[in-house]
Amino acid sequence: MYAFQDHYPENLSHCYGCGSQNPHGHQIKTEWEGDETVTRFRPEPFHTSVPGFAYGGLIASLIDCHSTASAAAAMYRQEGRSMDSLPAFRFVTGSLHVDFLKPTPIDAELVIRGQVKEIKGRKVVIESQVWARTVMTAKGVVVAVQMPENFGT
Ligand SMILES: CCCCCCCC/C=C\CCCCCCCC(=O)SCCNC(=O)CCNC(=O)[C@H](O)C(C)(C)COP(=O)(O)OP(=O)(O)OC[C@H]1O[C@@H](n2cnc3c(N)ncnc32)[C@H](O)[C@@H]1OP(=O)(O)O
Repeated sequence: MYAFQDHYPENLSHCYGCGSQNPHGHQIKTEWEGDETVTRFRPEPFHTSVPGFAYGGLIASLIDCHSTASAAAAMYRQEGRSMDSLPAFRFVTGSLHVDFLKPTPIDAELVIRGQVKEIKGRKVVIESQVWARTVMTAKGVVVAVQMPENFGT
């Protein structure tokens, strides 16, 4: 699988949620399945909240990085360009909203599915759902904004 995150340049691959160069992070991988974006993640025992269940911050960070990657992919797709082409689209999180619907089991693969709800100017809105087996345990909305040139200054 060649994921959206595999197109991030090495100097921007240290993110805790999605950076392939961060050995302590989740290193999530996201791809298209039709018009949806999909990430699969297997929680580890150290992601526990209540014994048997996953920590909410883990769920939120999965939705976060799934969505910023989805935003970039959506922008490229709208322009009919490959994710390797320039200029690059890089997105950061403007807002992250998560609803925790059910406890998320720690011993199941989690599947995060995202839909592109809006693309307007530098902003992309992504809605996502987290599934554990047949249960939707959380859903989220992210407003992703194209990283400004002067980010961090
Ligand atoms: C520190 C990490 C850096 C990573 C750099 C990575 C580069 C990407 C490369 C590879 C990916 C790897 C990394 C993925 C990252 C994973 C996810 C994270 O954890 S990111 C970290 C957390 N987020 C921030 O630290 C953002 C801090 N905030 C800001 O820098 C600004 O506030 C920013 C860029 C979000 C917006 O500021 P404006 O001045 O550029 O843009 P304006 O003009 O205000 O807004 C543009 C549109 O976005 C909406 N918008 C902005 N903020 C919003 C918000 N909070 N809620 C709703 N809408 C918002 C606005 O309403 C506007 O929409 P209308 O055009 O009016 O429709």
